[in-house]
Amino acid sequence: MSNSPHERRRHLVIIGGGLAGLAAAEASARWQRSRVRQDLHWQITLLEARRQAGGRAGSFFDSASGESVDYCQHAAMGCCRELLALMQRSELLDQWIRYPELSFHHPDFPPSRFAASRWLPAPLHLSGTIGRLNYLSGNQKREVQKAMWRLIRTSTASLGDVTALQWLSEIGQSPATIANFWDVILVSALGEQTKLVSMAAARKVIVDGFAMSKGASDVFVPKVPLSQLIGNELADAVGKLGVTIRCGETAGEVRQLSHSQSSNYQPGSTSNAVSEIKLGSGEVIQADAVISAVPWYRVASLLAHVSVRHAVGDLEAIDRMQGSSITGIHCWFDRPWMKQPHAVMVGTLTQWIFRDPLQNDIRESTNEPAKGASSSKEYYCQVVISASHDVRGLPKQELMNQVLAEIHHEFPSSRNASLVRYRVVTDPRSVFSVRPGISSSRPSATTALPWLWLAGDWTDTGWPATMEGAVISGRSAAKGWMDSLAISSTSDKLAESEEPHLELQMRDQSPFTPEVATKPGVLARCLIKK
Ligand SMILES: Cc1cc2nc3c(=O)[nH]c(=O)nc-3n(C[C@H](O)[C@H](O)[C@H](O)COP(=O)(O)OP(=O)(O)OC[C@H]3O[C@@H](n4cnc5c(N)ncnc54)[C@H](O)[C@@H]3O)c2cc1C
Repeated sequence: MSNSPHERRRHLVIIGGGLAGLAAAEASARWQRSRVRQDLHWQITLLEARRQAGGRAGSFFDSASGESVDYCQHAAMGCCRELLALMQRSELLDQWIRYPELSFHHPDFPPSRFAASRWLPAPLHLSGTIGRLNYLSGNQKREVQKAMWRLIRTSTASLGDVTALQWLSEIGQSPATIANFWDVILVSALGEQTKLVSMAAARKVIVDGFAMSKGASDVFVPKVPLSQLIGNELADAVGKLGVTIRCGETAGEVRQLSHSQSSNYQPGSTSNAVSEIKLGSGEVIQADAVISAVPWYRVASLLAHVSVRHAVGDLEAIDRMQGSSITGIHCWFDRPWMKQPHAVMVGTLTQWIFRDPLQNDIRESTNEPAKGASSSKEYYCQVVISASHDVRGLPKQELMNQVLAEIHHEFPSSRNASLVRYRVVTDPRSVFSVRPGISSSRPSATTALPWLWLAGDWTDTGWPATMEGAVISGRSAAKGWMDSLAISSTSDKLAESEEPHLELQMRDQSPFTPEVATKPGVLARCLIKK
């Protein structure tokens, strides 16, 4: 299998430059660089159809301000370990701001602080968080406690066929508790309405997410636009590992070459390539291994060729996966009014408000523009509405008027600020809709072809559509490629030791202790404890 000087370099082609494709490229290149096998020097190419990598985690150019603005605010949580580890390995973790607390705002109550304890071990660190949500009545807090208790003792497998609304109603959660607590958490975390979303996915967020370890519920927000963080800086870091990133290259069909179709064919075992990919430009690329990292609604056309399509389970079922929309309302005001970096809104159309994370020049005591700020300066904030199916039908001005009225009610200081302009951005397929039974349509990274793997947030990662799910999927596909070369066991060890141990390096992260968490009611009781 050694490469003679005259032999063609073997070629891994990754199609799709979102987080899944970038994570696959990073892992493949890093494992290759560990040089367990001296003769392993594949060429790695990443093809991205758009002008910049990043996919859905991207930005648009706002010509009025001359700045890049994210299509929609992206936030991660402390439990997104693979994403944060990728950022750390790429020396980009300092481009995120970590917030250990949130504030919840209900129109009829003063704001409630949501912060896990910094001193108690997981899951006791969540002590008191629910108890401090002052807009929940005593009964509602007890209902939440009961549901938490049940959820911890219920296996994910037994929840796969039921919606969150069905399960919560069956166990006696009142409509008010569902609206005030469960909707708030689940809709923004899963991007789908409680009446549609799978309870198994909800359990993942609540139990694995919030309760997994100290710091798991902390929120991470990028300091810079996603086009800079992912499209430039992460892509550059991946490029420095030796990956060739070709943006503006749309892959057409992937097809298997006929000589490689014999049953005892080993990928990379001959100097002839296994497959070819025709690009939109007409160029044909030969590949010995391919990772598809395109969204679920592109995979059927990418893998439609007769030599390939049989290898990927039910392509039609993948194509039929439904999307769910998220709406970002980008607002520019003439003066700052929001002191806190973000707010979770309860009982309103507005679900989250994020201020420009670097706009820290607001004077504490007044609502005047900060010293030195020019009077023409605009102050940006973004309203996020997840699962925005209903909102999409509203005229934009009507939507903006309602959101502005909610902001004025909750933040009286905002009434002194004028809205200079706004822009509503909705992606109808922001995320796939995590409905009951969807897991049967989510394939693993492995396909029936020994040279083809799948990545993308929609593959079987166990996560809803998130940056974390995308990174996990990319790494699984890269691992499939590595395993196919029969080097996994040794290089895995090296790869692990190369990877920084996020838990040790991140403040206040102690590992989840399953024995404690699974003791009936322990988590539920600490969530409710005042
Ligand atoms: C509005 C919105 C808000 C979100 N908020 C959050 C959040 O707060 N937190 C969070 O964790 N997640 C959030 N997400 C989800 C997150 O963005 C996605 O889960 C993640 O970015 C998906 O990455 P991916 O690589 O799997 O897919 P994508 O990002 O879709 O990347 C796929 C790439 O493949 C490329 N491609 C497609 N076809 C071809 C082809 N034929 N040839 C070459 N390239 C091709 C596409 O151009 C794209 O760049 C949000 C998503 C949206 C849209």
